[in-house]
Amino acid sequence: MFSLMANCCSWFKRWREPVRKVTLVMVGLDNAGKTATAKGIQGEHPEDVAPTVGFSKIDLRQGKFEVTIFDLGGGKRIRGIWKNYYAESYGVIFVVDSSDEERMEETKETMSEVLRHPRISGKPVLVLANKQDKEGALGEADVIECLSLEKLVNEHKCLCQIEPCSAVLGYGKKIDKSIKKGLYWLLHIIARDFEALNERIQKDTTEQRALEEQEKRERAERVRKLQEERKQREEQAELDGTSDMAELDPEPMNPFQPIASVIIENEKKMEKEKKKQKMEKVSDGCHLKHKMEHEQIEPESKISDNGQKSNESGLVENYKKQLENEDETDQRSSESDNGKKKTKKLRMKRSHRVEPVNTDDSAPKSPTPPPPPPPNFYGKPLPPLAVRQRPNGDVHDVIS
Ligand SMILES: Nc1nc2c(ncn2[C@@H]2O[C@H](COP(=O)(O)OP(=O)(O)OP(=O)(O)O)[C@@H](O)[C@H]2O)c(=O)[nH]1
Ligand SMILES: [Mg+2]
Repeated sequence: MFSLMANCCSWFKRWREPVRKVTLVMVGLDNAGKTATAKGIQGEHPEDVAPTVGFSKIDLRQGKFEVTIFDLGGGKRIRGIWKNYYAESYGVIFVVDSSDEERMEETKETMSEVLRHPRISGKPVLVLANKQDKEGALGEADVIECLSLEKLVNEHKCLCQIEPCSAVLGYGKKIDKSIKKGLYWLLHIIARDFEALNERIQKDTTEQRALEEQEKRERAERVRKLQEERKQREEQAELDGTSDMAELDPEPMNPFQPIASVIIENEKKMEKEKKKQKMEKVSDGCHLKHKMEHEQIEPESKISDNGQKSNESGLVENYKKQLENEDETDQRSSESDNGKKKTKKLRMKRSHRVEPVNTDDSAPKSPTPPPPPPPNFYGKPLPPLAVRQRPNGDVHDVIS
């Protein structure tokens, strides 16, 4: 009867207790299983978790506690942000990968750094020796030994509990009982020392906020100063710029003189090159002349070989080439004599080719090539000549 009364009293006392907001920080090396554990506590499946960049936050209701857990990224580069969450934390959850013996020293150093921080020392610490489901995972005693846990917590006056667990075994109501037990223990300790802890946290957070504000102001001041300095430099540069111009005024052409001399030099060079090119042209012309003479012989022999076989298109092509050669020779006005010789020779070539229509000798003089003779005339006598001679003969007759 007495115990029933006592139970009722304690229940009534708890019921009357105000809702307490508690913040916890969850730390540990990367890949230890922090996010998996947090997810399991929250009632989510702990598999398929990605490394945390920064932090993730979970909120849960546990009895009279409204708990916020900051799951912080454990990567080496992210660990620097941990301290920003210490002031508002009532306790610490430190997750250890018990299967990773190689990183136990790193884990020990990291834990030591956390516990000796002035905003953590003296606060309760729950150590979760995670991944117990893995083969070869260190047991509770081994983890305590590897981390020198007793020494560490005694040094920093932290109440501590270690729970060997596995975050992937279950979640929500089926979460590993060790995790649940550990969380209850932590909240119980916090509840027991709540007033003292709360006072410290209020003080630490106020201080931290003041410090943050001061840092913010200092940053703003630094930025303002930098902007002012830059503005002054710009103004000074403007002033310097005008004074420089004033100094340059007496000899304004100075900076351009070298360019002008370069231009003059360039012009001289160009003139020299032009002269050189002219000389080369003369020598080229001589070469060309010789070349043409050689070329002249070659087509002749070709034509003589293929004379009977050449078709209409072949004749037109050759004629075009000849005209091109003529154009080239015309362009070289300095070699008028040579040009004459060439045209003469070219005409000879044409006369060879168009032998059947020899009467049309004036045609090559025209700028456009004459229509090629119809293929029917090849190898045939030229009866139209006889017909043309008749009128002439008639005229002679009349005169005579
Ligand atoms: N076998 C086994 N694997 C686990 C356990 N807990 C977590 N893991 C796996 O370990 C890997 C890392 O888990 P996380 O929860 O992301 O680790 P973390 O500590 O949050 O890592 P960071 O976010 O990088 O700091 C994941 O592949 C998890 O599935 C466990 O108890 N047992
Ligand atoms: Mg994580």
